[in-house]
Amino acid sequence: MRGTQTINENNHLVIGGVDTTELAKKYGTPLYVYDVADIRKRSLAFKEAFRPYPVAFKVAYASKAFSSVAMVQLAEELGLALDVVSGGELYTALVAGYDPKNIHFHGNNKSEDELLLAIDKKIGAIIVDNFIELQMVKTLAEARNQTVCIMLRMTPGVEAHTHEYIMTGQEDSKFGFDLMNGEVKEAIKYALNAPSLKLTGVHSHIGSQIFEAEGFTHAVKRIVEHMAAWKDELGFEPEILNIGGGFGISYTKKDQPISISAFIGSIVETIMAECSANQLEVPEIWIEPGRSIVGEAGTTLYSVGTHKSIPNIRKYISVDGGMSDNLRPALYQAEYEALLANRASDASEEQVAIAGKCCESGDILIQDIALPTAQAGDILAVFCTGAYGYSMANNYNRLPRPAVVFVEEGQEQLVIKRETYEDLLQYDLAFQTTVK
Ligand SMILES: Cc1ncc(COP(=O)(O)O)c(C=O)c1O
Ligand SMILES: N[C@@H](CCCC[NH3+])C(=O)O
Repeated sequence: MRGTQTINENNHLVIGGVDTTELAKKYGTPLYVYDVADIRKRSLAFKEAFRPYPVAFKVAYASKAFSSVAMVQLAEELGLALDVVSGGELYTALVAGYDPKNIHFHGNNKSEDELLLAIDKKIGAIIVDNFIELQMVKTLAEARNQTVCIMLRMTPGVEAHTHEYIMTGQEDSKFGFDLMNGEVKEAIKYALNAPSLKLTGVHSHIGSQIFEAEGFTHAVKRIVEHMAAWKDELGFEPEILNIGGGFGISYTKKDQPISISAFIGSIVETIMAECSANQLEVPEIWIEPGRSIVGEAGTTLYSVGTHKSIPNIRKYISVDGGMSDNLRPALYQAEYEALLANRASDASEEQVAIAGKCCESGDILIQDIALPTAQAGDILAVFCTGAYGYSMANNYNRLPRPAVVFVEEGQEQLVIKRETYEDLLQYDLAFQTTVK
């Protein structure tokens, strides 16, 4: 059991003090349920992990993991800064009333419109990814007679040990200025010569779902070495060193990430030691966790429908969602754990595969899981779907996106409504034939 999950006297899974079978009845399935207390606990854990050290720090929630008005408002209540990666995420944050000063904007191909929105709203920092963007931000800032705070995204040439699709720190990456070949130094020179740009720091994000601190500390060592050279050669010392997100979580028992405090402890101690060895001031340290804030807090409830047994091969149990609400198994062969929420402590009786309802053989949510014999109408709870679940949900096969409910201390609140068939058609226009 994760977070506040328990099993009640009716043998039902309870999250945040709320019976999940009642949630399924009231809001329908599939349904994403977020355990708000777990989000609070993890956000606090990141901040507490910095406290033993004499360093300034900022914990930003990477809203790509799960962006919604309510989630952004919760992040603000928790004192988290906010990382956005598109005009849409920025707009969500602004509509949520989030303080623009604490927003920073990522992305390898920001459009002029997106940059203008960020500049007009005077957000905290634009994390500039490449020379074309650097020039664009300079031109836009000059045209508005504004000074814009920027940071530079670097690829430090470090390979994080994770799925290749979610590695970002290696040399062969679409993101950022290359640290090792001198591109970062060129970008710093450019920014220092542009009065409309205030270069506050540098940024590196080596990848996602990482279990060990080693990749981070390796990157930090390389970056601080370069910081010493920038100080000597350019007189530039970053005020901020942002080392990104990527802290892994436990989707299944096989995933054993080190603790939040162990991650932060290793990173901060390495930054302090390397800065001291290079006679540098320790910069303000920023991190950007997404998955590790919301991932384990999310559970998806599905209704069981049909099943198919293939003797000596496999039994498929089909549910009423799939790759439309959780793309991760199809995209990264991601693995999940689950139980029947209406028979939560019943013993397992068979090995089955959990299939989604999309018209794809690859739409398998779980390849192999032991469950009690599931019947149509049972509620399947798939755990750890809080990050990159709703945010990567789609309308494949014209399936409406599910609703999202927050639960805490016995209370529930609907924070995203379920899409309707009418919603699916809201942008459709009728065909006008040209045949007379
Ligand atoms: C720049 C940046 N920061 C933060 C994150 C958040 O990563 P995670 O959800 O793994 O913590 C990502 C996504 O990988 C990212 O690209
Ligand atoms: N969406 C991915 C991770 C990418 C993170 C964003 N850079 C996942 O579900 O694991």
